[in-house]
Amino acid sequence: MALDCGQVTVLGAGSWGTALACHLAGDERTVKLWARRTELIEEINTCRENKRYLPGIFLPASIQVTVDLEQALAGAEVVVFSVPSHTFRAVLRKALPFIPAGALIVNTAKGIEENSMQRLSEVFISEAGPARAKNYAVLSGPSHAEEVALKMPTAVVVASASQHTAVLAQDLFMRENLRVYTNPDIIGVELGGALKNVIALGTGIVDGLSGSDNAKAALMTRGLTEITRLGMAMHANPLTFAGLAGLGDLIVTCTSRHSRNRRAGIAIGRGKTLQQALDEVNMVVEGVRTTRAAHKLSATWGVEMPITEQMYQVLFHNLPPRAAVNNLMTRGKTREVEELALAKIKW
Ligand SMILES: NC(=O)C1=CN([C@@H]2O[C@H](COP(=O)(O)OP(=O)(O)OC[C@H]3O[C@@H](n4cnc5c(N)ncnc54)[C@H](OP(=O)(O)O)[C@@H]3O)[C@@H](O)[C@H]2O)C=CC1
Ligand SMILES: O=C(CO)COP(=O)(O)O
Repeated sequence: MALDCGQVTVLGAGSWGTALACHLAGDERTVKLWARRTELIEEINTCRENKRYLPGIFLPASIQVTVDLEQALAGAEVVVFSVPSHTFRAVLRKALPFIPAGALIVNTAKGIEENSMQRLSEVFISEAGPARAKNYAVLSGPSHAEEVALKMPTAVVVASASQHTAVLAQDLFMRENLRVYTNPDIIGVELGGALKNVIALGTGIVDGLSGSDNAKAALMTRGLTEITRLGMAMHANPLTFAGLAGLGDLIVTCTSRHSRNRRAGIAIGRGKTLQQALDEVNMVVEGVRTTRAAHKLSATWGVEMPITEQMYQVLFHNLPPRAAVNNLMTRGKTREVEELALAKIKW
């Protein structure tokens, strides 16, 4: 059942912001979509289509588009952030003076701030203050904009420090085509959504190099292991990584033709430089910055993340992808689940 609320404002008119604005439109509510470029506003007003980011999808007239942040946020009961994670702090800072007190905030970006290594809920608290944390939720999970816009069946998860807020966000987004679960583990949900992009770049590289299904399955499985290991060190619930924000999103990002991270990886695997790969994809590839942040987090928390380490070397130190594969394959032997040793589970 959709939440009965008068106005939703979506900040960010890329693929995801546009798809979510379409998803939330109707139900006799106003949806305002904020974009930073006037040309995009003009295009949407003329054609009711966002040709660059979500071609072929009709934007209903009930979606009002604007470049004016104050106007976009006036009267908002819900504010959905759909800007790339590295721009979240700056956009939030500009938006905060205009966000009505008590508005529900739902962040849909997937990333970790590079310099501060903060998760986006931490960025939010550092800018908005701890009192507003109870109104903040993160929405994550396997959900490509192209499919949500076509109303294909999709399941996602919302996490919040407040159960009430999580349930409000669940009610807001829940539809026949979008099933929404709640999870109290905001740390795990944020880390899962961000870190899967590092692994998707890796499986894309394998696709570009050889297309080996065995290698991709190994990367996905061992990738999830190191994500979980970091998550546990950072006080996430390990079960979250077996859920939609962990395994679910990892599967979609590592296998889908829609995945920008995977597509960038394929280009690198075929011999393109990082910059050439990013230019080719021409949309946000969150995994690149997240690889740097994850590399720092693994050092900070003293957690071994061999795939992240190799991805870091490939992306930022010109390690040839084949050498990275070789480095991973020839590491010292180890047991599959190191944590079992900690739990004193013996043969
Ligand atoms: N696409 C998807 O299927 C999904 C995406 N996400 C997440 O949603 C977030 C947004 O991704 P997505 O919509 O795909 O990205 P896109 O690449 O499709 O679009 C990026 C959007 O962000 C805008 N933008 C870029 N820089 C800034 C800035 N400094 N200030 C304000 N706006 C800016 C761009 O505007 P301009 O055109 O002017 O550059 C564009 O509208 C990401 O964190 C992504 O991981 C989550 C789930 C699904
Ligand atoms: O997170 C996403 C889908 O859940 C979008 O990122 P990708 O486009 O890299 O898959």
